[in-house]
Amino acid sequence: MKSHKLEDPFDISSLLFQSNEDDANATTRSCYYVGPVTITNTAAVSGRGLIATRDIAAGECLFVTPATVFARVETVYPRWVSRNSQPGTLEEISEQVLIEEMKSLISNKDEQATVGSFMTLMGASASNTTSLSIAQLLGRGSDEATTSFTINDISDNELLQIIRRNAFGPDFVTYLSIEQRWLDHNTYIPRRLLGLFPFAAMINHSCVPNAVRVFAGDTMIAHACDSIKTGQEIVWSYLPPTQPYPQRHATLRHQHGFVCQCRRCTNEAEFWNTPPASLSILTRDSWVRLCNRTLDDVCVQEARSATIRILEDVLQAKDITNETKHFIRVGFAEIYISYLNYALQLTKSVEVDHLDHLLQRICMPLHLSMAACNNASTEHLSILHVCYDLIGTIHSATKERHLTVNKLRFWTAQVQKACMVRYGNLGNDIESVRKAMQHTRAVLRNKDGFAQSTHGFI
Ligand SMILES: C[S@@+](CC[C@H](N)C(=O)[O-])C[C@H]1O[C@@H](n2cnc3c(N)ncnc32)[C@H](O)[C@@H]1O
Repeated sequence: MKSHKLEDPFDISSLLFQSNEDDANATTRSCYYVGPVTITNTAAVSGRGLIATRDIAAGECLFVTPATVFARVETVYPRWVSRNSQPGTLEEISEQVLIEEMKSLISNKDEQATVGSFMTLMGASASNTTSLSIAQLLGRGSDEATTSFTINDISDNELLQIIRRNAFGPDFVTYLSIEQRWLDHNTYIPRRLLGLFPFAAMINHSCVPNAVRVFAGDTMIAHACDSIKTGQEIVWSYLPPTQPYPQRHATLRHQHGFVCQCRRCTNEAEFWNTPPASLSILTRDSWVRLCNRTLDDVCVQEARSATIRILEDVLQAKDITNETKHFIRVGFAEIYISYLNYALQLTKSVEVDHLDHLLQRICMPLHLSMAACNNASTEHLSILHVCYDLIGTIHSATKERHLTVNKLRFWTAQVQKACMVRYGNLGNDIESVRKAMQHTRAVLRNKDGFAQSTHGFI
């Protein structure tokens, strides 16, 4: 398929909001754009990386890239249904399908640019000096990559290593939750399961990212979520930022093979070396239970409330910088989100004053921490959705609307700001923000989240 270079990366609305899946995928798979970024071989601790070629403002588009190869839902689903004859989890079946797709491209003489991009990903390490061309990494998007590549005798296991280190799985949902929905005979169809984006695979990890990605079908769109200086490295998070330091540390070490030394981890390490005794109740099991967004249990909700109170007390008492407080609080965000979602479901029986208290005392610090640490991330948007619904409920329920209108304006502006960063210029006009909110509400929605969202203010 001939690729199509996007001249105006700002108009991504047609990529994001097309309703017909087939049309959307057909259009987006061939689009690409490379903004003010280039690849460096010299990132100090992490091998090759992407750097800014000029100063970049938050919200600028960094690149748009189609997946070079991906596991189609239509291919994976029937295999998952008949998995009794060929056992495997959804993740393993998706990996197997991707391996087959890669092998098919490798054997195709017309796919030399794609083969070149696989070769580049094979030797991903700090010492690797493979010379890189962006065109080559864009695979099908390349007009220049005419060199002939051969990969002889590459084993399935080597292809699997490329996938595990570089591929992008589903976003907003986990393989497990997709399987659960399919087991419940839910007709849910994820827009994507697993794909390789060799150009995006050059980006290293940080728990304080300066870039975010969104997907339009199998096309990835990346924006700066913070201002980035010329020569500074572009980094994003490989895992949900809303996990506490010990969990992030373990996942990065065991699943990605490195010890994270980003600013956030360095700052948090001291706190977590000797965590306050009052927080030590957080065993892994109780943690998972407190974060579970579908648990509508009064006792669990009280335990969440107590955890948040203890954490806020600890943060007030400890002699730590504001930045470190933001970092630590974001690590507890899953509990905050579950707590707020549950409170939102109870809005009919809960006093407006209490909701206002939640907005001031819980939502505001959490939002400020997310903005400082993982601005415009999925989780940040999730929190803003909840805040927006809370202020919507308060504004609708009060007789003195003149007193709440400024708060409504404030939270509307926060949603718009986050959308501008995540979706670029698209967030500039309110109609697109409305559409983006519909889009994110649909993808961020969980079984019980946002159940009360009946307000039409934005
Ligand atoms: C998707 S690749 C990123 C590009 C990679 N640096 C390369 O040269 O191909 C992921 C790998 O980069 C390295 N990496 C990424 N972020 C890192 C970090 N913060 N610290 C150390 N190594 C990192 C790890 O080896 C990881 O498995």
